[in-house]
Amino acid sequence: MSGAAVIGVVGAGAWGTALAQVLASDGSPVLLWAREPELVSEINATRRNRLFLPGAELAPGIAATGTLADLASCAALLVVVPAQFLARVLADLPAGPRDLVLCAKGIEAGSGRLMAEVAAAAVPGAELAVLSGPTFAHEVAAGLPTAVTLACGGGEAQWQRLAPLISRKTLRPYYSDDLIGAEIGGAVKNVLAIACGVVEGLGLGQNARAALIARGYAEMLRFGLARGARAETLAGLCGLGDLVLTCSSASSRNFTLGQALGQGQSAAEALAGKASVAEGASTAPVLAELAARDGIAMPIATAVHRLLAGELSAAEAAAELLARPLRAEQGGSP
Ligand SMILES: NC(=O)C1=CN([C@@H]2O[C@H](COP(=O)(O)OP(=O)(O)OC[C@H]3O[C@@H](n4cnc5c(N)ncnc54)[C@H](OP(=O)(O)O)[C@@H]3O)[C@@H](O)[C@H]2O)C=CC1
Ligand SMILES: O=C(CO)COP(=O)(O)O
Repeated sequence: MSGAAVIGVVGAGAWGTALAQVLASDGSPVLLWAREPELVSEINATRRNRLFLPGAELAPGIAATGTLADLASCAALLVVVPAQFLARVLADLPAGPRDLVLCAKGIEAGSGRLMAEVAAAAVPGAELAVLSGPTFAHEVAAGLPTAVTLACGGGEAQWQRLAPLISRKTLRPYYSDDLIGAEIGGAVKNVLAIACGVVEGLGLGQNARAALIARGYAEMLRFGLARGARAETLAGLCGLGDLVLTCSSASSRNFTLGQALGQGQSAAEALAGKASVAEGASTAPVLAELAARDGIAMPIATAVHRLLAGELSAAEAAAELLARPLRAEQGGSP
């Protein structure tokens, strides 16, 4: 590796490794933190991450470390650990003023916090940004063109710092200052992708899937607007863009989880032995709880939660959604 890394990536799952790969694609040094010492050794010795990103030969500029303190001199950290582990990992970050770019897509179980709320509490004083959009890790790592929303809590000044650090020939960020919208798009679409997988697993057809995407988007919009997100953010890459991607591809772990549920497996069976994360499974219960608490109609997300909890079968969930009272598409009467 040449030079000290300005960019650090926290979390060496599929997405953290793919981000490190694209950021190192122009020769930039990137420091990648992995929790498991074996993975640190594997990346440094073989230029591979066989468990999480098989098939990619990692760029020479990537150096792995198992020590969070090594990231102290990085001006920007992309934080890519799954949502439920974020608070714990951030608590061990070395102190120092820097940009934290949050890349996980989920809501913290128990607290109901979005990732920026978790980070603001764990690392007071950090400038927070959210990177989210339609981004299958293996495609990004392979250098296929990808566009993301980069929502900057620090506004345009932060964007001016981060855009040159993060954009590459094949990775194109678009500016937003709507952190909440960027977070809610990514978190909610994972739950809806499970629902679309169920439709696939049950063999309900493509009309049903398109209906689910459109009605799911209405749920995302209702939830987002109630929490202060802007509608145009949710119509963009981090909302509708990612919803369409993950609801129509078996490359999505959330979609394939739903497919297995639709084919009759229980959540425990479908998730057993998986090293990779399907964030929608952890987000569905807390999302359903928040929606119920705040009186936001989210029948699809709630059905996913009840299906995961074993309260109803996939066929019963589909039947319940179809039997809901007829109503106006956009709210209001009838
Ligand atoms: N994969 C993708 O295409 C994309 C993923 N994302 C999001 O990125 C986030 C990370 O997903 P992804 O990279 O795919 O993860 P993976 O499914 O590839 O890997 C799981 C990750 O979780 C880590 N992990 C497991 N247990 C713990 C723990 N107790 N503490 C800290 N880390 C732990 C694993 O590390 P260890 O080996 O140490 O257990 C590993 O890095 C998710 O929020 C996901 O929604 C966003 C865009 C695209
Ligand atoms: O977020 C993703 C693509 O944008 C990845 O989706 P899955 O986590 O469902 O694989």
